[in-house]
Parts: sequence; C-alpha cells; structure tokens
Amino acid sequence: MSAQVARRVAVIGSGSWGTALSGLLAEQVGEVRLWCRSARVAEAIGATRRNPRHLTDYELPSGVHATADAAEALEGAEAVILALPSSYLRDACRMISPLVDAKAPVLVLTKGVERGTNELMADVAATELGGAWRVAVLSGPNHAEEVCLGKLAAAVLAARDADVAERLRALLVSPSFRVYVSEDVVGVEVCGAVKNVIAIACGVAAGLGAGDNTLAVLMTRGLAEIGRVAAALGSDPLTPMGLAGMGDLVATCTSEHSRNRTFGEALVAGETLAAYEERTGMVVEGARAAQSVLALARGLRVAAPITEAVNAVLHEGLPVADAIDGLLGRRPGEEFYGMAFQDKENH
Ligand SMILES: NC(=O)C1=CN([C@@H]2O[C@H](COP(=O)(O)OP(=O)(O)OC[C@H]3O[C@@H](n4cnc5c(N)ncnc54)[C@H](OP(=O)(O)O)[C@@H]3O)[C@@H](O)[C@H]2O)C=CC1
Ligand SMILES: O=C(CO)COP(=O)(O)O
Repeated sequence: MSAQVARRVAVIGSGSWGTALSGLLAEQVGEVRLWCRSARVAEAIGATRRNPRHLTDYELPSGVHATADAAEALEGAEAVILALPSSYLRDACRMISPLVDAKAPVLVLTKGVERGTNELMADVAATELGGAWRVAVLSGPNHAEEVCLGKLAAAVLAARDADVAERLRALLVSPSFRVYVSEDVVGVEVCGAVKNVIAIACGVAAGLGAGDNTLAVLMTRGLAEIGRVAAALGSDPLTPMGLAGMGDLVATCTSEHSRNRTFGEALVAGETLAAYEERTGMVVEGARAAQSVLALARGLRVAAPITEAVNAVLHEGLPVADAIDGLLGRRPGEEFYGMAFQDKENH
C-alpha cells in the first residue's frame, strides 16, 4: 500500500454499508473488490452498477468490481474491510482466513457483540484472521443511505496500532467523510453495539407517542449505560462522548433510516422481528445485542436497565407496558453511578 492509497482493497459483505463504503473507497483506491454472498447480486452489480437488494437507486462507481468468489475478492487486497452482520462475522472470517494476506490491515464495520461468546467484533476478527495489531474498527453516525449520497458524515477509526489506523484512514477520508482516529478499540465497539439497543427502546417509545423529552431521557440514560459498560471494560471515559457514542446514538435513535429505531416502532404496531427483517432484507443488530450486551453487563456487574427491558420484551415475552413499568419503578439515584471516576462498588 502506498502512503496514501491502495491499488486494491476487498470489501466482504454487500449489505447497505458494504455497498455504500465500496463507493466511498473507490474515490481513493484503484479497485474495490466487493464480495457478495449471492452470485446473482454480483452479476447484477456488474451488469447495472446497482445492488439489487440494498440502496437500489445508488449507482456504484466503475472502480467497484463485485464478485461472489472470495478468492477473487481477496486476490492482491492490500486491506480487508468486513461489512457483515455480527451473526455471520466469525463464519465469514473462517471462510476468508486462508485467502487474506497476513500483513493486510483489517477494518471491521460490524456493530455488535457476538451471541454466546459475548466477544466484541474486533476480537472475533483477530481470533479468526490472526493479529489484533492489524484489526481496526470504524464507527459513528453513518447511515449508508446518506453516505452514498455524499452527505457530510464523520466516523472514528480505532486501532491499537497507529500505523494501521493511518493506513486505513487514508483509504476512507473524503471531503464528505471525515475520519478521526482513536486507540480505544473496546470503547468504540461498546458504543456501536449498545446504541443499537437503545435505539430500539426509542423506537418503541416513539411508537407509543412519547414526546421529545422522553426520547432525550432515553438517549441520555442510554449513554450512561454505554458509559458504564465501556468503563467496566477499561475503555477511555471520553469515548462515549464522541462520534461512536453520542454521535451515533443520536443518529440511530432519531433517524428514519435506522433499522433499530424503525423496528421499535414496528414492534409497537404488532410486527415481529422476523417479519421486519424479512420485509426489509436488513439486520436489526440491536435485537441480537440486547442479549449479548446484557450478558456482558451482568458479567461485569454493571447495571443496564434499558438493555434489560429491551431484552425482556424481545426475548422473554415481557409485555412492553410491564417493561416500561419496571424502568419507571427504579428509584432515580446518582446520575453518574458506575462511571470510571466512581467507586466500582456503586455499579
Ligand atoms: N447500514 C448502515 O447504515 C450501517 C451498518 N453498520 C453495520 O454494518 C453491519 C452490516 O450491516 P448492513 O450492511 O447494513 O447489512 P444489511 O442489513 O443492509 O444487510 C444484511 C446483510 O446480511 C447478509 N446476510 C444475510 N444472511 C447471511 C448469511 N447467512 N451469511 C452471510 N451474510 C448474510 C445479506 O446478504 P444479501 O445481501 O445477500 O441478502 C446482507 O449483506 C451491521 O453490523 C451494521 O450494524 C454500521 C454502520 C452503518
Ligand atoms: O449504525 C448505523 C448508523 O451509524 C445504522 O444503524 P441501524 O442499524 O439502526 O440502521
């Protein structure tokens, strides 16, 4: 890879974000090879320059070459971008592992915590592809629907190795996409996973007719929840205040583009998770993260009441009204209990 750009990078996953990011990368990179799960999708992109399943109005630049052949996608790739839902990340990493250059930096776009292991996505990628030093994560208020239109957005790219961060940042920066860097991989990942759960709660509240004050309370107490989990994992207390935390929380909890928020609204209207995902063809990561974030929080002995309520509604059959009663029945105490600067016994 040259100091600024690469000749070729691979994007693994052709959902909304993999599609939009491929277009963004094509501004800096000679060739972007986009791996699609389905040969039909790859062929359609080749023939029409459009992804038939996601962002269907978006015309991909000619520098993006779609293929369903993982070996072709990864051949000569100087960097690898993983744009898959959390449920499929480990299997996909295992599938591509023999094909990835051992020195290529790996950027994870997935926002979630793996179910069962409660591992963060960068850890899954590092285990399966080798080398935590070369694995970075990107997070922030980045709805694909807006990024592909060139509407101004910003993200934080976190890596343990400053050189890896700079090499990956150079691939992505553009006049419409600002990329900041951080060393706090864990904090950035916690923000991205937990905000999706809070966005479902906001969608439920909005669907029930909640006012702006209520939604602001949910977001702020959601940020406290993010902060407690992140602090308990030893991450930088400032990270939740940044693009991956507050920035993405606000975008996801308020945007019409958010699957998590609109799923919350659909749930109140009577739609199931399976029906929503089937209808939209997209993932609601917060529904999965509700379980794994709760398990993580319990293991760390930190309170995550909103996550607990969302999990109980989605996975334990608790009626929404009872979940709300449970949240409102909690006594409001110290605003910042359980944060880094407080005694851990207060969690
Ligand atoms: N969309 C966005 O704006 C953003 C998304 N993210 C994160 O990026 C990650 C990817 O999300 P996104 O691009 O939106 O995905 P989408 O919700 O748009 O699409 C779902 C993706 O999952 C794929 N898929 C479905 N079943 C399988 C399977 N069995 N094995 C492998 N892949 C499968 C689909 O493939 P197919 O197309 O063939 O059906 C499709 O690519 C998520 O973690 C999300 O939170 C992060 C920032 C922004
Ligand atoms: O992470 C995202 C925007 O930054 C996408 O959020 P949703 O998955 O809720 O659409």
